Order: sequence, then structure tokens, then C-alpha cells
Amino acid sequence: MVTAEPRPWLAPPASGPVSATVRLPGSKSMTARALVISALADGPSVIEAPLRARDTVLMAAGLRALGIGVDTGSDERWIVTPGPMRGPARIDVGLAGTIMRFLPPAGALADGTVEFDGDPHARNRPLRPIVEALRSLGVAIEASPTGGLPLTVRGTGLVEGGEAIIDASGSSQFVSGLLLSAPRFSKGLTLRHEGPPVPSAPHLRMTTHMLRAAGAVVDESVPDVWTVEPGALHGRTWTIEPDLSGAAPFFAAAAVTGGSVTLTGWPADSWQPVERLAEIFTALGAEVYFTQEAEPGDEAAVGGLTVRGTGTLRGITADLSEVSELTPVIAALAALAEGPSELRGVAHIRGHETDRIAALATELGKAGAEVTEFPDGLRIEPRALKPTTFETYADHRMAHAAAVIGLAVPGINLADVGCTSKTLPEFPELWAGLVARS
Ligand SMILES: O=C(O)C1=C[C@@H](OP(=O)(O)O)[C@@H](O)[C@H](O)C1
Ligand SMILES: C=C(OP(=O)(O)O)C(=O)O
Repeated sequence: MVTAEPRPWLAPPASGPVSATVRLPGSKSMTARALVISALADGPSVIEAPLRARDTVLMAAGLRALGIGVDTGSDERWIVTPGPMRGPARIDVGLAGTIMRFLPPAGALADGTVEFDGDPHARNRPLRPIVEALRSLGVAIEASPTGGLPLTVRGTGLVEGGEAIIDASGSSQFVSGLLLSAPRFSKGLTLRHEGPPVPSAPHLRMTTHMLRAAGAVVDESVPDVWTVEPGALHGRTWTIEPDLSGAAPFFAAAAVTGGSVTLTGWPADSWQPVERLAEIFTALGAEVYFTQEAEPGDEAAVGGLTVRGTGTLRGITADLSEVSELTPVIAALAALAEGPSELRGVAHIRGHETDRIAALATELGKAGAEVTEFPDGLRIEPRALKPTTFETYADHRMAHAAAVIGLAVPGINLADVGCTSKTLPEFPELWAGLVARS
């Protein structure tokens, strides 16, 4: 609920191809899941290489408000000590989809009243499907007249669970949020999605992988149906991968400048959609490869993920529904490409940090691109781009998109770079360091 002063920032232009090896902080999505699963587990957990950013710090604070021990004192590892969850508690979700969708089901397992609210725009983000699913599972929950924040969950310490139907076409996080707490529901959960396709399938797979890693029994063999058996989640050590979505602008810098960016510390067997990112960057004209730093077959092996620009940046036609959070950066690349692009399948990103389709159409349009807005995406015709002040709408990924444009177009002013603190507070410094290596 804190609104910081805007921090204007001039995006640094690249003077040539960038050439850099960067280590990025941990994945927001993995850190969020590790925190929630660890809070619901039967013993302490350690989260190695967590992301320390607004979304994950607020998640930790939300769990603490429920009575969970979350020691975030060290940058290397956070320690979660579960215990009985209780209200009354007030949880600030900031602008984080992960918190507003993952913590109400957990809050329902607390004994007492748990209130949720967040930034002004957080009240516009969709929540109704998860609220209604929770009600159908026996949870007493009050929402605003639009079905969203502010929410009050009247926890009794127990959630009966059982069967629920949900339309999760607005966000995969509705499903993830319910599944993460489901092992602790008395009857577990069978959740059936009914409606247009659920976006962000890789995030659902991350949820089920991580639940199984903590001992949950999860069946996802039937499309659009997830079954979680009731049972204990076990404390464990989580090792958080670097954040793939946070990496996208850095890779984009390689593609735009014809340079090379290697991000280190990637596991050979990632839980994030590296292949989909590689396909998209390859279609754009870049080369993507993984260099293992240890013996093949070593499951813990990490390596470098490299994107190399080839001097060619092609327009693409792509369904981005699996990696919708990459849309702003890919749209920026499309505006700098040699031909038109059509990015579709992302209607739901109108419910992200801002209406990203409208925001991209406006801001890329201001920079000179010819942009057509569709209900589910954008057509972008590259034109000679010009300096502008790029509004960021409190949206970290709009800031990333502006920074990418600014590599090639001197004079791109971001209205506020402070919004990058949501997932990567070090963004301005890391970006300046990268551009200095051009
Ligand atoms: O579960 C998660 O960690 C996320 C799921 C996706 O949400 P949507 O399905 O709403 O796109 C993604 O865009 C978001 O950044 C993180
Ligand atoms: C959509 C995003 O975030 P959230 O987890 O708040 O939905 C995002 O990070 O691009």
C-alpha cells in the first residue's frame, strides 16, 4: 500500500553490440511457491538463492503475519519455520498476483480473520474465480462488489476441500493458488477448469513439480483437471533458479545490438520455460544455446544460457499464451524488427500489473511504431522510432520494454524505473552495467 515517488530514468543507448556474462537473482515464481509450500510444511525449509524483491518480501511478510517464521536476514538463504497459522492478520499484497492468489487459500487454513488489500491497481486485478472456488470449498470469504480486493477470509483453521470448478482463463494463478494449499485441505482437492484455455501452462507445471518435490500427491493426467490428495508437505531445501522472465530484457539486449549475453547459474533441467523462450528468440533471428559447466548427467549441473544476436531481427507471428509475461519485451523487439509482428493469445494480460495490451499500444505508438490492438494481442509495424517519455504504469515489464527500445533509440525516458523493484530492484544498475559493455 506504499506508493513511492516516481523515479524518472533515461534509458541508456547502446554504442555497439553488448557482450556480457550476468548472474541474475532468483525466480519470483519459484521463490513465491517455495515460501508458501514451506509455510504449509511439517518442518523447517531452507530457500537457497531466493529473490529479494517487493513481491517476495511482501509474500514473506504476509506469511509472517499469519504466524509463520520467515527469516529473510541472509541474501543467500531464507529459513521458513512453519507453525499454526492464525488471525487476525492484515496482508499487503502490493501489486503481486502471486500474493493475492496464493495467500487467500493459505489464509483460509488460519484460525481467525485475514484481511487482504494492496496497491490501488491491485484492486482491479481479477480474483473472482478463486474467491468463488474457495466459497464452494467451504471457505467464508468477503470480496469487494467487483469480486476482488479488498478481501476478508474468515479462517477456521480447517478447509474441507473436495471438488471445485473454476474458469481460470483469466490467470493460471487461480489454479496454482488453490493447488498450493490443497494438500492441507481435509479432503484434498479436485479442481476442474471450464472456460477458454488457461494461460501460462509452464507456471502450472512449476506448481505441480514443486508440490511433488515436497511430497504431495498430484494428478494432472486429465487435461484441465488437477487432483491433489490430502497429506503432509515436507520441509526441504529449495534451490531457486535465476528468473527467466527477468532475463528476457537482457537477452533482448543481445538480440537488438547483435551482441551476446550469457546468464549463468541455469540448471540443465529447468522448471522454467527455457525452450519456449529459445524458440521465440530463434524466430526473432537470434541464436540461443546452453553451455554446461559440469559433467553431463549431473542433475545439479548448472550452465550458461546464452543469446547471441546475429544482426538480423525478424518480425514474428507468435502465440505467447505460455509465456505471456514476456509480451512487453517481445513487443519492444517487434517494434525494432525488420518486419511486422503479430503477438496473440494473451487476452488475460489486460489483467496483469496494468492492461499491458493497451499500455504497449499507447507507448510503442508514442515512440512511432504503428500498433493495432486486438482483444488478445497486438500487431506491430516497425517504423523509425523517436524519443519519448514512456509511461510505466507501475509495471516492471513495461519498464523493461522501454529499456530495450532505449538501446536503439536515444532519448527514451522512463516515467518511473522504480517499478522494477517488483521483481528486480537491481535492474537500473544491472542494465547500465550491461550497456556499458557495448
Ligand atoms: O504463477 C506465477 O508465478 C505466475 C503466473 C503467470 O500469471 P498469469 O497466468 O496470470 O499470466 C505469470 O504471468 C506471472 O508473472 C507469474
Ligand atoms: C504478471 C506478472 O506478475 P504477477 O505475479 O503480479 O501476476 C509479471 O510478473 O509479469
